[in-house]
Amino acid sequence: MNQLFPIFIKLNQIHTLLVGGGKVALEKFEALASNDNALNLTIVAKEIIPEFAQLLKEYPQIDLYVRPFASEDMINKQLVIAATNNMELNEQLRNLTRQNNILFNAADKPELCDFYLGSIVKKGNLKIAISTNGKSPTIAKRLKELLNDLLPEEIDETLSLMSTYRDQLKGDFEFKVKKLNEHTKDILGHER
Ligand SMILES: C[C@@]1(CC(=O)O)c2cc3[nH]c(cc4nc(cc5[nH]c(cc(n2)[C@H]1CCC(=O)O)[C@@](C)(CC(=O)O)[C@@H]5CCC(=O)O)C(CC(=O)O)=C4CCC(=O)O)c(CCC(=O)O)c3CC(=O)O
Ligand SMILES: NC(=O)C1=CN([C@@H]2O[C@H](COP(=O)(O)OP(=O)(O)OC[C@H]3O[C@@H](n4cnc5c(N)ncnc54)[C@H](O)[C@@H]3O)[C@@H](O)[C@H]2O)C=CC1
Repeated sequence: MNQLFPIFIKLNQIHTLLVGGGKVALEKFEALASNDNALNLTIVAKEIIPEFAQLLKEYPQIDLYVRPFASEDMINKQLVIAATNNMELNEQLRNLTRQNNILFNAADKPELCDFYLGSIVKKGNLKIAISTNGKSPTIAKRLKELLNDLLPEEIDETLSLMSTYRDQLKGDFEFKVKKLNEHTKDILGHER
């Protein structure tokens, strides 16, 4: 059984710290920024690969510090993602985040993580996050590709139309739920 609880985070409201500037850090950065390019992020890395530094020029709001991590970097952060090649540093980050009540992810180190990144299907306003409970990120990636192909582009139009319909509905909560369920019965092809 998978006991992980998925939540959808507003990356422009919280402040995230990414430690590391290599290939894996770049992958994690792309995973974050592809959801919200206005994200609130600080990056600290002893060294950064040129393609990562180049990409960051497109994000003037992101702070990049090319130097070793210092414990002060944790101040005012709510989420920390580590993508370093240094296990001692990973352990230090794990301990500091715990002391400061900050959620922690270390790329490819499940035993240190409070949360995992998921594979993400995106169609306009629709977003589906996939977890395999850490069993196979590759299968998560393949499922994402499959769902991306299966879901019609028009699904976003349907969401917008439903949103307008929902705003127009007058009545109490129960009435609205009934109406919305009736209206979508055929779209989804089955009854609730
Ligand atoms: C637990 C977790 C923790 C975390 O990192 O958050 C974790 C852990 C590990 N990943 C490893 C390897 C790979 N990870 C990927 C890819 C992704 N990994 C992601 C998430 C997660 N990876 C979390 C669980 C998610 C879940 O529940 O499924 C995705 C979904 C999201 C993202 O990272 O943005 C992203 C797909 C993005 C997309 O949709 O494209 C690929 C494939 C590739 O890159 O093509 C490989 C190589 C092939 C393979 O091993 O499958 C290893 C072994 C390292 C080693 O062998 O040394 C570990 C460690 C371990 O398993 O012990
Ligand atoms: N590259 C890959 O495909 C895979 C990598 N991994 C693991 O992911 C981790 C990162 O991988 P890569 O990005 O390839 O490594 P990398 O060696 O390219 O990058 C590590 C980054 O950590 C930074 N760093 C090290 N000590 C630091 C400190 N004290 N303060 C701030 N920054 C510091 C370095 O400057 C560098 O930017 C490693 O643990 C690796 O074993 C796991 C699976 C696959």
